[in-house]
Amino acid sequence: MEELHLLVSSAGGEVCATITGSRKAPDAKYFIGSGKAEEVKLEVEMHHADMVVFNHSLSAAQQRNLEEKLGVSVMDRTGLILDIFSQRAVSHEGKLQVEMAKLDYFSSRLAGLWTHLERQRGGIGVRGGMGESQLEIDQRLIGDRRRSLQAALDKFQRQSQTQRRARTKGSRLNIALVGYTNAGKSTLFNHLTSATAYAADQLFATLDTTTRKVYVEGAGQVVISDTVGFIRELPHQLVAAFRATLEETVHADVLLHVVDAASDVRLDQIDEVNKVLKEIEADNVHQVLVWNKIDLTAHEAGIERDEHGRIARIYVSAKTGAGMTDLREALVELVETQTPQWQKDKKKIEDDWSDDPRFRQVD
Ligand SMILES: Nc1nc2c(ncn2[C@@H]2O[C@H](COP(=O)(O)OP(=O)(O)OP(=O)(O)O)[C@@H](O)[C@H]2O)c(=O)[nH]1
Ligand SMILES: [Mg+2]
Repeated sequence: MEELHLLVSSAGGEVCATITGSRKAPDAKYFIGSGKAEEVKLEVEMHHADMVVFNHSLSAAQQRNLEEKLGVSVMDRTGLILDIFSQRAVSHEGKLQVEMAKLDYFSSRLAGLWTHLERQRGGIGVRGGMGESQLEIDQRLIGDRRRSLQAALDKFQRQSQTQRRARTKGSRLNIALVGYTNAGKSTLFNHLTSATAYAADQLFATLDTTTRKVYVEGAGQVVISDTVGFIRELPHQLVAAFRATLEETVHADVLLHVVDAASDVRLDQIDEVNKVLKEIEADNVHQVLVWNKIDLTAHEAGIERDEHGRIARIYVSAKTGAGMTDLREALVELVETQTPQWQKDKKKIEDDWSDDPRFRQVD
């Protein structure tokens, strides 16, 4: 039985009603049953709403049928997430990735849209004699744009691969902060690196990966990356488009999986993050859970270990700074236990050489 959530929103963008329900299986025509559709229609009319947002993915046909039935525009969860991503994209690469994802999303809806229009017009003479139908023209234009976007993205990917290769060839442990959106990754990143990555109480505040070298007392330098947050049912178009950005995660030596300890659904969020990690083939990277926002819970700061004595969880508050000493201690231990042997060997050689006054290492 699936929970349904719909928001009916007005012109000001405020939510005037939230409708929930549950169904065994989605209805082919409206996603919701026709009785439920009537109920939504009443709410829309009562509140003079302009839009209905579904917290689910809708097929192109369902979206269209609903718009016809309700007389207002209908947005689904994927469309909404794509919209937020478009607003947040800052870097050139981020913008290209979002455009690519949107193109894939809308082109899948285009075919249905045109057959629908043709059906409305009776479909007579639309294709005959015109050479190329509007649908074919649109599909060709989308294909062209897709190819040029892909070429630009491939170029970015080659560049970041080169940069990453330079980094991973180094003797430093690569740590990536991953986690559900709004868990506090950027706040934690700023704490650890004294950087000023954008942190805000909004979904997908971060879209671009930021990487910094950090000196940790007792461990030396490590490389830390702040990454895009994950969300339940992350549209597959976005996972595909953001593959390059997400690769930072795949190539890390250690993942600090940041969890919003104050969230009621934290365990589900952990599962969702692990699902995406599996999808991008990063589920084999050593992972440590960082329970953040303990200032809002009854948790004490500190390190929790598993039955083998390995670090399982670290309780912190990136806001108050509680547990940050524990986190730094954990980093020292992770550097000792997780640094691949070849990196250790390389570092030893570098250190031996740097002792020699003739070979002062410049960084
Ligand atoms: N109370 C409390 N709030 C926190 C803590 N850490 C972060 N926050 C708040 O949580 C919100 C989200 O923080 P971000 O650091 O932007 O979260 P993020 O994981 O980077 O989010 P995305 O980039 O969207 O994936 C902000 O309003 C932070 O101020 C904490 O330890 N305690
Ligand atoms: Mg962030």
